[in-house]
Amino acid sequence: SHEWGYSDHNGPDKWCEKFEIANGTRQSPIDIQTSGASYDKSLKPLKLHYDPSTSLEILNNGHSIQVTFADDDDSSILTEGPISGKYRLKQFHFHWGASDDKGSEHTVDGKCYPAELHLVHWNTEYPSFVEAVSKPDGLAVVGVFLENGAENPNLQALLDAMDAIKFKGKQNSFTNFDPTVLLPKSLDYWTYLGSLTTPPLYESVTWIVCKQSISVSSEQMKKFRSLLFTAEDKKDCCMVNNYRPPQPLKGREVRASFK
Ligand SMILES: COc1ccc(CNS(=O)(=O)c2ccc(S(N)(=O)=O)s2)cc1
Ligand SMILES: [Zn+2]
Repeated sequence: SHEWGYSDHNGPDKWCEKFEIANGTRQSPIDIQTSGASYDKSLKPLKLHYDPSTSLEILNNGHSIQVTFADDDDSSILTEGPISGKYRLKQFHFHWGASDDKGSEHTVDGKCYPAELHLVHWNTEYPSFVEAVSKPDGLAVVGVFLENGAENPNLQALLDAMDAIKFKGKQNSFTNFDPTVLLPKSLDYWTYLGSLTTPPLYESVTWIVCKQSISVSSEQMKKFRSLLFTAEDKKDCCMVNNYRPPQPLKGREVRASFK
């Protein structure tokens, strides 16, 4: 079938042809206009408890590089913050650009970052991820911006694993990884109701975007850009610009957990 992607013929401007919700009322990402975000003193601090023994595999799924987690118990969970109940970590992945001046999905007052990390959690009120993924309160995704700067040693394990999963469909064991090392020092955040930023674009995500970024060096970004969208038996196509641009806010409120 005519698979979605990020090229001219199958990219974000074409997704509405197969996924009507692309023009919905709570689509993601958005440009976070800091002046329009209201401080909400009732927002709690984020509570993230991750158990490294739940990390399983690293995968090139043809859209991004993704690390998947065992989610059959509450070992790695997100609680508090803007959500009620417990959300289990399912996977994390990244979006990035062909150059350091673009690549993030969310933007802040129009500023793009070279990359953005998404930690995807599902609401344990539902029996499974697949049940939760399409419910209005089904997912909570924590977004972390990667900013140009010093080499980030906490990314090294991921970068080293990339050589072996260059092609779409490749995966390898990736155990004992603690995603806590990818979080910024401050967990101040903006939150709003949105969607998956890739098809099927379900409007099921409570977005939690960290104000503080983590660093990534230009050298490290080159490693992300050495991945391929394409499988081993196909013509190489560099995995870059795998980001959806900001979508209309359509009257939504963006709240800040900080003053
Ligand atoms: C029906 O089964 C399904 C349905 C949908 C998926 C998509 N995968 S997913 O839900 O983890 C995400 C897609 C995009 C994400 S982003 N960039 O907003 O964090 S998260 C998997 C299985
Ligand atoms: Zn994402």
